[in-house]
Amino acid sequence: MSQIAHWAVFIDNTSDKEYLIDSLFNPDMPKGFEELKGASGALFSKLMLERFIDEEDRHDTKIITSGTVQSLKTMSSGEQKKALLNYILENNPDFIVLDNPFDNLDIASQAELKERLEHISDTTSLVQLISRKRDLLPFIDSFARLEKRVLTFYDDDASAHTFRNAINFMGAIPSPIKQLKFDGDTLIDLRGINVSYSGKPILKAINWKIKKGEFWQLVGKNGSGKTTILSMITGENPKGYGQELYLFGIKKGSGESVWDIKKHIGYFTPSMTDKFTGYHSLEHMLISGLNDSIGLYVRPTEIQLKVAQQWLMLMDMWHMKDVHFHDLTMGQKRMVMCVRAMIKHPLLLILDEPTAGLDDQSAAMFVALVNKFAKESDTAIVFVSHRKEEDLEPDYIYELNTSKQGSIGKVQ
Ligand SMILES: Nc1ncnc2c1ncn2[C@@H]1O[C@H](COP(=O)(O)OP(=O)(O)OP(=O)(O)O)[C@@H](O)[C@H]1O
Repeated sequence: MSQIAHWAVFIDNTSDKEYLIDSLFNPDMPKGFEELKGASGALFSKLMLERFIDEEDRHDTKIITSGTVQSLKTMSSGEQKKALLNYILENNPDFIVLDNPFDNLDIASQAELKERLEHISDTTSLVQLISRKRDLLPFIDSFARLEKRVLTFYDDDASAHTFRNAINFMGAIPSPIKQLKFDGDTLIDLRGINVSYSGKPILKAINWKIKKGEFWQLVGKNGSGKTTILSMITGENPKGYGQELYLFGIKKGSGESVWDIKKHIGYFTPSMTDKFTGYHSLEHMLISGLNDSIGLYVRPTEIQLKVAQQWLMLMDMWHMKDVHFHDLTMGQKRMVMCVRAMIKHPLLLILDEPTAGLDDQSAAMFVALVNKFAKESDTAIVFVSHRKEEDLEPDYIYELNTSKQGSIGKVQ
């Protein structure tokens, strides 16, 4: 109906997305986007949100949440995205670059955002940077693919999207250097846990036992309290004090240190990767997972080098062992950081929205790796995800269902 132009640019593991974003905000505009020359643009992305969160934190001001009491940092992903879109629209841009807008959103919020974008598309040009094909906005009719820094335009979405398939891991998961000791069977035990913030109930009487070697998926709508539960499990949330919360056999608040808990846990969330800027080789990044530090400050032992080699061979990355982590593609960085979290075979591995921002190919590879790890190790896994990762094979699903009294948990 409208004459407004819209684009989808398929991004994969190799794409230099930051370069494209920069050029879309440069007066020269990349080839194919000449219609946007001289137009005012805005960026809707996770990175923008992180910048606003930092700004708000540093200056103790509110920029995009000025109409609310709550700070941006403490909002759920869905709430943050809504706040950012409202802020962008107040400034009436001619075009909006949407960097994987549906990541981290639950199904209802995705549908709501899709509808809003459809409405906005009548008056504003949209450039969707897209990693997962099913996210494609239906009104878009120009398609491109970004490989490294090269943009190629195609007649249809199917040609612009690549999926190479073939996920080949060579051999079994390497054994741990030393098996972490834990005598009991139940790693995490939440008994009737309640959490509320400023009088607003978030979690209601949560009962959840995670036992050795179990593979869990944690699901729930935006704002249902998934991050809050994770902060209970990692011992970081002070609201755990005085409650029946048992972490690796120790009741929260009985003199344990955060370190006592953390040493049992491997943790991965994409923002860890995206913020990391050190110059370390791929091999050293992996080995640092054995020392619980980022980067490597002590000389690795022979056995550590051997285990890193086995993992790199499994992932077909051995030939890249000396490459700087910094120079890897985003998908490769994620894989490396995930393996880094696994390498010591923690008692519990927490993966918080690990596939957000990954293209279909990388996400499939990531899911296959996690399934393999679940099968071949004694580590318990909690995989938090909104998306249906069709190929994920959890033993159980823990679902949070919101209610006025706070979210109630259910094992599916
Ligand atoms: N420190 C805090 N102060 C006030 N409210 C908070 C705080 N932390 C979380 N909340 C609120 O608690 C609710 C649950 O947030 P949480 O981040 O745990 O949800 P979530 O399920 O992880 O959401 P998402 O999937 O969007 O990341 C949200 O409404 C959030 O705004």
